[in-house]
Formats: sequence, C-alpha cells, structure tokens
Amino acid sequence: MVHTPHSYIHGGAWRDPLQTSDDIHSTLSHLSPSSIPSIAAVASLNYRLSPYPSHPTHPTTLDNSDPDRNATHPDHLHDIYSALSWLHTNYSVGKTDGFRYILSGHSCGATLALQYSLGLSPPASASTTEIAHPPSALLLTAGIYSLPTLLRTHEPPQCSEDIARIYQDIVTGAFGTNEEEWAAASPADVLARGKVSLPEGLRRMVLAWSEEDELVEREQREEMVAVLQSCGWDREGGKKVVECVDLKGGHDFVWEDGKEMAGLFGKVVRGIVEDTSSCLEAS
Ligand SMILES: N[C@@H](CC(=O)c1ccccc1NC=O)C(=O)O
Repeated sequence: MVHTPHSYIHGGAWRDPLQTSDDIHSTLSHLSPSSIPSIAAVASLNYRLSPYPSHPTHPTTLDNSDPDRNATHPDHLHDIYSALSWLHTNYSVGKTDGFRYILSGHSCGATLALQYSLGLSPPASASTTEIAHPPSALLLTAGIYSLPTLLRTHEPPQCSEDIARIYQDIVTGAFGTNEEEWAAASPADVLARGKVSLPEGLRRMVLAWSEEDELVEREQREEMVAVLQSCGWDREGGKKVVECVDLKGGHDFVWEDGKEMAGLFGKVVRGIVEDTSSCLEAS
C-alpha cells in the first residue's frame, strides 16, 4: 500500500482572515474509508496575508501593525516554501527517491501551489536542495493562474466599476502596482513565456472549477490548460496528464461543503497509486 502525504493551501484572495488552514476540515470529514488508508497524513498550511482595511468584520488597522497581515508577494509564497521545507525535514515529505506528495490549493492557494512547483521567487536564504521538493501531483480548485487575465476579465463593461476596483485592490494589495510583476508571478504567463518549466517528477494535475463560480472565470482554467498542452501535457493517457473536473456550486462551496473535494482527494490518490504500481511493475 502506498501512503501519500497531502498538503493543502487555502484561498481567500491573499487577504481574507476568515479563510485559514481550518478550511480543510469539511473535506476531512468526508474522506471515504477506501481512500483513507492511502493517505499518510494531511498538512493544511497557513501563510501571512496582505492588508485588508475594508474587511467588513476583521479590517486591518490603518498602520498595518499586524505583521501576519502586512505581506506582499513573495511573502505568502515564502511561507509556503518554509512550510514544505519543514515538512521535508521533519516528515520526509517530498523525498526524491520514489514517492513524493500531493499538493492541493484553492483559488489563490492554487496560484501558490503552482508558484512553488515552478520554483518562482525562492527565498534568498534557501539552498537549491531546500526548495527542490516538488509534488507528484497537483489538485487545484477554482485556481487563479493569470493575474493579467483576472484583471482583464474584471474590467467594465464586463462588470461594474465597484467590482473592477475590488479585483484591483486584491491584486495590488498582494502584488503591488508594477504590472510586470503581476505577469512574472502568474504561473500561466511565465510558463507561456518559456522562462521556467515544471519539475520532471510532477506528472498529474487536476484542475477543478465550477460553472457557478461567481469569482473566478473559466478563462483561468482554459488559459492554464492551453499553456500546459503547449508544454507537452495531455488531457488523458500521456506521461504528463492534466485533467479538468467540473465542480458544482459557487466559488467557496467546494471547500465549505467538502464532499466533492474529498472525492477529488481520493481520485488523485488512486491515480498516484496506479502510476506507482505501473512503475513498480515496469521496473
Ligand atoms: N473572500 C475574499 C474574496 C476571495 O476570496 C476572492 C475574490 C475574487 C477572486 C478570488 C478570490 N479568492 C481567491 O483566493 C475577500 O474578501 O477578499
């Protein structure tokens, strides 16, 4: 039996203090008895957030004195590097001899999972070996893969000025005002430019998204799939497979409810187990 560790990165537009590592609980409560034995452990990660002065109930103070809520890119990502490095040191998560782990993320958590897998903006203090713990599979829900596209799809007349401003606030709050930085931090954009590549050991991706998503549009997934295909990934049956799964419900339903997410955990784990068994048979 293969035991796969699983790490989860929550969403919340890099700023919502009400979305945390606890977002994984509904999913855990729905894991099926058949998938549980294959999952070695689940780690749900927190990271520093960007300021959110307009939050209705938990606004940041004007002087941004809370260091956990005053982050700008790549601070969020550096916390993911630290967490995965800690899991590697303490639990051998991401060992390169054979089996690695599944990394999942929701919305901006999906962005972080891909930024990490691509090795974007590594912490200055980290040695190459410290950051080289790529996952074997990515399970991404309602992901943001291109910040320029996110802003383009939220420009009037496609939406109101107020909505457009919210998206601008999210992006500038987390990534600053330099537009080049937005593309440089976007997985789909950097892959399309051919400046970076995904690690060899990463061979499976599930990109899940719902038609009913009211916050992240279909263009995000479409763009990501097109870029992956141009990098040699197949929709099914190849050496590197990106699979699109259609979810039900609004943007946050997938983790709030947890049932579909638990099914996806099981699906990705089964895929990995099959891959590993066929490797073992072939060797
Ligand atoms: N609840 C968040 C909004 C949010 O999560 C979000 C909004 C638009 C596009 C993506 C989002 N989340 C991604 O992590 C907020 O209050 O800023």
